[in-house]
Amino acid sequence: MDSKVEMRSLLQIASEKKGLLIVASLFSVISSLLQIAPFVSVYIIVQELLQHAGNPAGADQALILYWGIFALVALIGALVALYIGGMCSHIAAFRILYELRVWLTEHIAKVPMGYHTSTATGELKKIIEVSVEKIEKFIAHQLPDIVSAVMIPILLIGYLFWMNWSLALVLLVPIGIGFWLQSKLFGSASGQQAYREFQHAVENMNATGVEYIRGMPVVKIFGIKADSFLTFKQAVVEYRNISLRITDLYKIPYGLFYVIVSSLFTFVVPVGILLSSGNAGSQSFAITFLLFIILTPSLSVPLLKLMFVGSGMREVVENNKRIEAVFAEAIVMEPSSPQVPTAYDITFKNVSFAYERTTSKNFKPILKDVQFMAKAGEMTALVGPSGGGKSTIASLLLRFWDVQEGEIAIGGVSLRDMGTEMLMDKISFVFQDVHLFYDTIEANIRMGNIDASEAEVIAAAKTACCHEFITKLAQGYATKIGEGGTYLSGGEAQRIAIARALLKNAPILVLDEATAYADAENEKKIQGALVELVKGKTVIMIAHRLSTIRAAEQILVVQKGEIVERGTHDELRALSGLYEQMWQAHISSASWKLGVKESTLTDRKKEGSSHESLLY
Ligand SMILES: Nc1ncnc2c1ncn2[C@@H]1O[C@H](COP(=O)(O)OP(=O)(O)OP(=O)(O)O)[C@@H](O)[C@H]1O
Repeated sequence: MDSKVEMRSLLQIASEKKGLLIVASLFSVISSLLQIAPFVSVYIIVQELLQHAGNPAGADQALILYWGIFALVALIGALVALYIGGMCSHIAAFRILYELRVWLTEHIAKVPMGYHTSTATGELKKIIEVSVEKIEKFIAHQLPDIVSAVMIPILLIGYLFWMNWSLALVLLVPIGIGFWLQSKLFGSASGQQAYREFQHAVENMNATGVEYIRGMPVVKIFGIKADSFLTFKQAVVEYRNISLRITDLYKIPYGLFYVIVSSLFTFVVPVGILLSSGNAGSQSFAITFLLFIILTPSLSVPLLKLMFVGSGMREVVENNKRIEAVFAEAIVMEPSSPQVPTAYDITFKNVSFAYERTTSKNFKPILKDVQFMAKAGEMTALVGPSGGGKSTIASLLLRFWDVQEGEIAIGGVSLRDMGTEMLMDKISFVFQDVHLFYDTIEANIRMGNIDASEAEVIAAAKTACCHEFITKLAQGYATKIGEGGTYLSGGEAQRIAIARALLKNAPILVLDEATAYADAENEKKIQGALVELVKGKTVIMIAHRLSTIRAAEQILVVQKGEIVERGTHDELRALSGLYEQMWQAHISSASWKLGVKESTLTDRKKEGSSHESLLY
């Protein structure tokens, strides 16, 4: 995206509130003009006094009083206009700010859910907060400033040309040099590159700084010296180097611009003196010369503003680029009339998938031609070596990503034709990393079904074996989770998530390592809760502990993105392949626990199962 396109989209945002911004800019110009008006008053008063220099008492008192009052009124008017202009630009800016944040959050809600797992939450938060805030700064302050900084010099120079064109021509020389320096400063490729590098260095320093602070426990435990935390140190050094380079690059053009534009006056004086020798004795030239001396300092102020607008604008362009990048993220296509599945069997038909786009250099297919059917009301388990693609299969069923090849359907209806809302209505999921919101325990469970009664929430909590620990908390179900509230263990959080899923009572259930955090005691409780949860549902279950999925009607062994074996536990064992190897490994790792008799999901589902089910 080149910078012209970036600015166009920025101005497009601003044009949404065109009316208010025009009024703001207009008042900004009026205010600037009124601020100059007292100089005109002074000029006229001085003119009157000079004309009566020999006899000051002969000066027109009424005229002097009139222009004195005019100057006062103009100053008050300038403040009022500044206030009105500022109000208009701020109202426009905050409305745009609001709308931009709403658009952004709406757009973020429509992108594939997988985007949120691969994009740092901090990065998104920064875009929604900081980048949007910079746009506000641009619209509320810089846009009216640009208008007045451009209009005032044009009007003033026009007026001065009208008064004396040859003297006014002198002013164009330093102004021209000033603008040339401006374009050298901010417009050159090396200047822009340096600014980008500076931005990057700031971000890098922030990111590595946060990482350094977050990693402090590791630094302390392993006795790593701060000096050896190289990445952060390098980021700080890089920041220092680029800051020095920018200072070096900008010092001459910046200094010269500042000096030249602030001293327009010094260009006018010698030329004025030179011209006055040709107009010897001309009182009118002397008065005009005086006007130039009075007015030229007023020209410097808006011109200097333009310099800061230039640097501020670069900042806004960079932030706008980030906002645009979020908007450029493709959204999940939703059907115009979502189809409702009437059955809940799940089919994966020739599904191939890669996280990166096929055009990307890092393209790495994760799933290759995956094909299976999970029958309604049955449990299909996904097992296999780490990194094989089990969680990816579950994420695709939840439409965290859209498949690149093949199709996923529920009851014969493709996920794409069902729409996300309908899909979410039909699926519950419990993951290893449970996300609980900064809210009460009750609200967290109720998310499964916001219309549920209190009794239903408690019933779900009881079935999920969390009622007991909740009631032991000082505020029971009203206890807040997280900062300022209570912290739950991994196992407790998982049981809350199960209660939430129970309350939702969706026909399809996805469980990804739902018992991962549980110790022996909790595992038993969670298994008990799961028995209730899975009843009559189509279940896709991922588990590393093979004992938990022994009773599954179908077990799929996933390795390197492919289903390499499929069948029931007994069928797979009989194959003597990968599953059998995994099972043997599982038994030997569990055998040291012999004697710890725990009931598992398997035991509850299959009464009288073989002794191996008791091994775990
Ligand atoms: N968001 C992502 N972006 C890019 N690659 C990813 C992403 N998530 C997973 N992967 C890659 O996809 C592959 C399969 O990962 P997946 O999590 O599906 O495996 P898994 O079988 O569930 O592993 P585990 O048993 O360890 O949880 C891995 O190589 C992983 O690095």
